[in-house]
Amino acid sequence: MFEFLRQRFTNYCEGGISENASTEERRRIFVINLFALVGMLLTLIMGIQAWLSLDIMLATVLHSSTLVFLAAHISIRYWQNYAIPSRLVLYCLSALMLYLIYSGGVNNTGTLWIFILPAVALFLGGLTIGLINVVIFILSASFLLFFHDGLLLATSYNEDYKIRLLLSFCTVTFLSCCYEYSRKQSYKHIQMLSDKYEKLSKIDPLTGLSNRREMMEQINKEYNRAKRHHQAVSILLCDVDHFKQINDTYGHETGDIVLQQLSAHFQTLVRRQDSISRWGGEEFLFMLPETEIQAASKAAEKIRSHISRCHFNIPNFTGTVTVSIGVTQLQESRSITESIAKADKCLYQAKQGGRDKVVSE
Ligand SMILES: Nc1nc2c(ncn2[C@@H]2O[C@H](COP(=O)(O)OP(=O)(O)OP(=O)(O)O)[C@@H](O)[C@H]2O)c(=O)[nH]1
Repeated sequence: MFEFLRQRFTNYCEGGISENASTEERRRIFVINLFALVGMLLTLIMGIQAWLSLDIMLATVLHSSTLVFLAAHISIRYWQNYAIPSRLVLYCLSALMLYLIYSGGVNNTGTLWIFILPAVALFLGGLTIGLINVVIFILSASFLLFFHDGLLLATSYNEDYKIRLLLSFCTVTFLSCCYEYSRKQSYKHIQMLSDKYEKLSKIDPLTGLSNRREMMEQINKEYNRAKRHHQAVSILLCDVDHFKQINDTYGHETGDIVLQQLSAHFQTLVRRQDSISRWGGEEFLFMLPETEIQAASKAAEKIRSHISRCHFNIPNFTGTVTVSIGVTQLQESRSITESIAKADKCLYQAKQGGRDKVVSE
């Protein structure tokens, strides 16, 4: 039951968050929504109480705040704008707290509420902006409390109380800053790790090329873009010939170095806009944007002939390496996977035809 309510409440507070929002933005929007809702409810209830005890001024101030909190909440949910609502919530709360200091609130206990301000300000504005807001509040509150011994106040506090109130408020502010600073550092660290692992998840560790999953994403993206601009995209599926022999004769480590050096050669043979991935063991997939099949076949031929003449700089490895390549162009009449299967068929024909060959669809 509790979990159900928590989930419903979280969904409601996240209602105004766009799908593209970053984690930090999501957190901020959630918190602003939450503060606006809580602020709205509290000021509504306290305002009704004030009306009942005929404190017209306090009731008006509290219900005006309810409206401001409501406006902030609506503006996040329906306009997905959180810069203005967060300021609205913060300035409204600061003004309300100053009013409570000025009037004393119910039975002169209104000042107890001011301690929520540092946490809210730092949550909403972050360390720098939040702290600036709190410092401005402290200066304004000190002015109200101490100007001509409280001449500006509608109530009275004794001197000790005023000093202790400000000192304890500064202590809470300091502790809230420490908390916000360590939260921000942890967030940065987690973000850095997440970026690092996201990058690693896209890369083949042996060759440093994109891996199969990343290449599939790139092809999907590029093909959707190309379709909009009526451009061609071709792919080359390239496989090292008799690679098993290299492993068996020179060892697996030498095989690994061959794959690394081949990858480095491939990178010098394509244009900047082309992408290369390690598709599987000794298989590489190239994506050539804005390239018709004829041009793609020429590019494949250039790669094949360059590799067959290549010198591999590996101790105890002598001999050459050849590659076979299947070429195809992506077409609207079939899926990307079907086009890749077509390239694989061409590659198979190249192998059957004696290897060190290019076969186009
Ligand atoms: N060194 C090394 N070898 C790998 C790696 N991945 C796959 N292989 C090897 O690549 C070899 C591929 O062998 P086959 O599929 O028989 O192909 P092939 O010997 O190249 O023969 P054809 O493709 O028919 O020309 C296997 O021995 C795999 O163990 C790798 O990361 N490093």
